This record gives sequence, C-alpha cells and structure tokens, in this order.
Amino acid sequence: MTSVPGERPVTVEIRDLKFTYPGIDGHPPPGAKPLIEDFSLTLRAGDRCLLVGANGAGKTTLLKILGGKHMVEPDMVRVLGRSAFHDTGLTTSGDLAYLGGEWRRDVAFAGFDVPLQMDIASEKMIFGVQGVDPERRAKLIKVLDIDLNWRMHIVSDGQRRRVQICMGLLRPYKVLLLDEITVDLDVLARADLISFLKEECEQNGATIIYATHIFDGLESWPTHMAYVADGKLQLAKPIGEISDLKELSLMRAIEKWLRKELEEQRRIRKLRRAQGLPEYDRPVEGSRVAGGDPAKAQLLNNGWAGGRLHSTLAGEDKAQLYDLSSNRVLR
Ligand SMILES: Nc1ncnc2c1ncn2[C@@H]1O[C@H](COP(=O)(O)OP(=O)(O)OP(=O)(O)O)[C@@H](O)[C@H]1O
Repeated sequence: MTSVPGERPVTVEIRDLKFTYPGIDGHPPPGAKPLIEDFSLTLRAGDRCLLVGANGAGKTTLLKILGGKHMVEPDMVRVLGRSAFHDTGLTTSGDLAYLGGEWRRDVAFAGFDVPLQMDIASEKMIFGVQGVDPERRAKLIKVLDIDLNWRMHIVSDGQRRRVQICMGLLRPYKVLLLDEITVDLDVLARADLISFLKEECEQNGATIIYATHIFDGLESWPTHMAYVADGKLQLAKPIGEISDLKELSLMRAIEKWLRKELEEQRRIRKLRRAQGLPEYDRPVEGSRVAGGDPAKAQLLNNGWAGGRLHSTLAGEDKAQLYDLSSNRVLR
C-alpha cells in the first residue's frame, strides 16, 4: 500500500484496468473490445466515493472486480495493497466487504451464503454470525430498526433487505463495496444507514465505493465521485473539484452528464446508420461460433438470447433463429 507520511493511506488503487467478459468458451473472445479500459482511480482511508453512470455503464462489473469476483492482472487492482482476486484473505478476513448482487435469494457476502426465504427469525440469522462485537451488532440492529422476531419468509422486501445489510456490516471492514443496496429501504432507514456509513469512514478510516441511481439525501455524503460511461472513467474527482456541483444539485449534475452521453450516443448511431454500418460497436464475441463469418458474427454480437438473434445490422431490425450446434442462421 502506497503511503506518504502524514497522508491517509491508499486503500484502493486501480491502474489502467482493462477487462473483457469471457465468451461462451470461457475465454475473452480474440479481438473483443474490452468492457472496461483505461480505468485508473485511487482512494484513501476515509474516502467515500459515489460511483455513477447509466445502466450498463460497467459499475457492477467494476465493483465485482474490486470485490475479487472477476480475475484481472494483479497490478491492475490493489485493495489494501493486495490483489483482490488472488488474495482471498482480503474477503475472508472481512477487510474487504461487498454488498449487492442476488440479495433477494441469498446473503452472498462476507463469507456467508444463506437462503433468505426459509422460515427463520431475523434474530437467528443475525446472532448466528460468529465473532461479532456485540456493541456493533446492537448498533446496527438499532440503525436499521430490525425487529428480531421478523420471520424471513414473510417479511417485506425492505425488511429482508435490512437484515441482509445488517449481516453484511456486522464485521468491521476496511473497504466496503456497495452495489445499489438501498433501493427498498424507506426514507428513514436509508438516511440512518447513510449516516452510519459516513461515520464508519470518518471514525474508523473505512473506504466506501457506492454505486447507485438514487441520489436523494446523498448531497453531503460523498467525498469523491466517479462517473463511468461505456466502461471508461469520465470523471473521478473530490467533490469540491467538480465544477457542475458548484451550480447544480447532485441529481441535476448527474442528469446533465447522462443526457450529454445519450445525445452523443444518438449522434454516433445516426452517423453509423448513414454510413450503412451497424449501430452498435459490439465486441466480436460471435466470431468463433459464427465460423469466422463476419455477418453472422455481427448478428450474434447484436444480442442473442436462447438462439434468437436480434440484429440491427445496417440499421435494419431483424430477428433470426440461430442454431448454435450447426452454426447456421435458420430463418
Ligand atoms: N456475465 C456477463 N457476461 C457478459 N457481459 C456481461 C456480464 N455481466 C454484465 N455484462 C455486460 O456488461 C455491461 C455492464 O454491465 P454492468 O452490470 O456492470 O453495468 P451497470 O453499470 O452496473 O448497470 P446498471 O446501472 O444497470 O446496474 C452490460 O452491457 C452487460 O450486459
């Protein structure tokens, strides 16, 4: 971990990150355009970074990479000076925690994997986590206003979510990755959780990266903001250095960036259509299954689901059935 005397230690360091999802054969397709590239970001103990961007921009992917769920070269992502993917001790110790993902079905973080739908009391779930500071547990139960008699199979989504968040935060962490975890919380629970998390950073030097589309009540929460578009970091700065935030609210500033991004995408698509090119620049993911046929590969790249291809090839909407075994477009 890089640290200069007098400076807060670096906790998260992303350097020239490049990432491509594996294709159907488990390997990044040759020549595929990376989903994330040229991405660098450094955060220090105490920093709270809001990760924003349009749907599909790559926020979850980035958090999963940071959480050690996707493999990248060890030098590209360092958390507490260690490789998140290769050093499993980071997550098992609780120093690195990730909250998000398939919360409706499981508590799949902090080393647990517990179904949330069975008839079990919230107390049993929360007190079942071993090695927890009782004071911290009591505080979390209070902050999230959890009734220890809640039966997990009949509670509301928001109540279930509170229990999940509580369990995820029971062990103190040094770096916390939050992927849109507050969607179901009511205003009060959300506000209390947000201020609890802020306190954790200020008092314990924790670092939090929080990806969300809900900006209510977050005005004074982040110390940094990272804006991602199409897998690339468009902006990563301390809040005080973002000029739009001097004139606009958090929500308005983000709205302004996303509108600009959408207009630019529309402009590019129009240009491509006019040139007879595919509207979307997708990775050459389908090239292998398409047997090297660029037209078929393009069809695959334009999105196949269960064998049905939806293509916007040359600006024309097409839906075709594709037989993967014979590698043929059927109709
Ligand atoms: N397992 C996967 N394999 C291939 N592509 C994937 C996979 N998971 C996500 N993607 C693609 O990566 C892109 C980024 O997805 P990601 O979930 O990271 O976006 P996001 O910014 O979190 O979006 P949202 O705001 O909608 O949650 C999307 O185009 C998505 O289709």
